[in-house]
Amino acid sequence: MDQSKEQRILNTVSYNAIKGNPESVLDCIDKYCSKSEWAMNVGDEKGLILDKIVEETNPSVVLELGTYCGYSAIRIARLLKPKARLLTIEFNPEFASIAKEIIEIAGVNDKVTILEGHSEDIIPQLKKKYEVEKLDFVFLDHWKERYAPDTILLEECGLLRKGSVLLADNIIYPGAPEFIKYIRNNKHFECTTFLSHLEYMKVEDAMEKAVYLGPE
Ligand SMILES: Oc1cc(-c2ccc(F)cc2)cc2cccnc12
Ligand SMILES: [Mg+2]
Repeated sequence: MDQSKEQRILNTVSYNAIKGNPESVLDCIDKYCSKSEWAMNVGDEKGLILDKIVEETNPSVVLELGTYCGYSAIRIARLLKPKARLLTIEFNPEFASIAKEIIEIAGVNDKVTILEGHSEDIIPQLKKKYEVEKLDFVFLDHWKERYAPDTILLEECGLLRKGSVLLADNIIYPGAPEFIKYIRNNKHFECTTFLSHLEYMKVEDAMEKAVYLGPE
């Protein structure tokens, strides 16, 4: 049976990247996806915005929604302080398995836990089953119609604290209109938009940063 695009991305990383070197894995994926096959990694341009916000936040506990091949998990994990950890949720089992291998090649697997399943099922388990108290940083990069309901679910599960940072990819392309409507007119969030481009393309895209101000 033909290999999937994601398997071909793993092959190129496994063959070309320097083991244990996260930057080398990121560069390898960016080169392949800009030259050979487009794929929905956050990419190098929006990746720099992600880097800056992670560094400013310096989070201890990070949740990512949408692992895909692990590109943004590696991007985030490489910046985390020693005891910090990243939990990343992926519902596609093939993506989860490929991401696991790519994250191991990057050498950040000790900081990253991949949780296979649907975000709406796993988020309510984070406190008891995964010993999460509060989330310092959440990267939303899964299906766009889940951004708003999952944000509400995070609030309802008491996983956000004053200052928790949400960062959402693709709010222009493919777009997340319900999320933007929910988050921008919401007195519990302070929002900032970071204009950029769709990964590996000249198409406009943006990321939305929303800082949680507390339940009052
Ligand atoms: O960054 C992303 C990009 C796209 C995307 C798909 C088809 C296009 F023609 C353009 C963009 C989908 C995503 C789905 C989930 C998380 N991120 C995505
Ligand atoms: Mg995306």
